[in-house]
Amino acid sequence: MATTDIGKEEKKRVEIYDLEENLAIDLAKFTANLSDKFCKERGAFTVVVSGGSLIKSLRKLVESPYVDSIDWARWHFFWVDERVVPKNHDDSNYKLAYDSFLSKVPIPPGNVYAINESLSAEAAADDYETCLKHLVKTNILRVSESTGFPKFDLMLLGMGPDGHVASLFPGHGLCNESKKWVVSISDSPKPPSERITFTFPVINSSAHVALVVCGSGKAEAVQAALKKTGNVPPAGSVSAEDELVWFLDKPASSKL
Ligand SMILES: O=C(O)[C@H](O)[C@@H](O)[C@H](O)[C@H](O)COP(=O)(O)O
Repeated sequence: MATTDIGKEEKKRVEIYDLEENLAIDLAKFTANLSDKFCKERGAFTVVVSGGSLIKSLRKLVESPYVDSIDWARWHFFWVDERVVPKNHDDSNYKLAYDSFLSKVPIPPGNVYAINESLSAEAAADDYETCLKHLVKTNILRVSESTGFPKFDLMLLGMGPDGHVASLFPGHGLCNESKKWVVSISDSPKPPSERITFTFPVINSSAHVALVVCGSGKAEAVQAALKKTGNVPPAGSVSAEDELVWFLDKPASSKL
């Protein structure tokens, strides 16, 4: 593994792995350490995941030693974006996370915050934002003192080959949303078109963010996001209040 300093901000670092297997092992250690810290400090750990290949990269967490040592009862589990499809649909990010992660760990079902997919995308986004506001009131979710947006303990994000994160796509007006916490999109260039997504102010108010990116097809977007070359894609706007870590495999880092 190589660590590269790619920014002026001390809290941002890039980890590059020869093998995706080693990336997955380190991602599990990173997540387990934060879980331990937040469960002890505040009795809860708020974790957000994206869809896509990120979920596969979390596979080591559901194996020994982590599966037995993590305090799963204190986890609160969210999605940074979700497709507005039934929960048993193959496009559902809930189904993806459930099949390979949630079904293997004892997170209380009441701590798993899936969207209400019986609503329209717009209503589902409002409903999810209301749910987050309730969790702020009950002190499960913190609020950033500097931005006033919710401050998740850990956000685990993937990135598309065009440099999108969550359902925030290059050139889309939603990338500039500055007030809402959760918004709907009905013209997602990546199918399915109807989705809900957290906004940048929410993503960037997180305590810790991991951006997990593998494969040569993403090397150019990684380069543009990190080196700020050409048209900087949405991934280049991701930040965190405490720590942002890019987890890259060799092919994804090949243009750095
Ligand atoms: O639901 C989604 O579509 C996502 O949350 C999306 O932001 C995803 O994380 C990236 O498109 C990367 O996906 P891959 O890792 O599968 O390329």
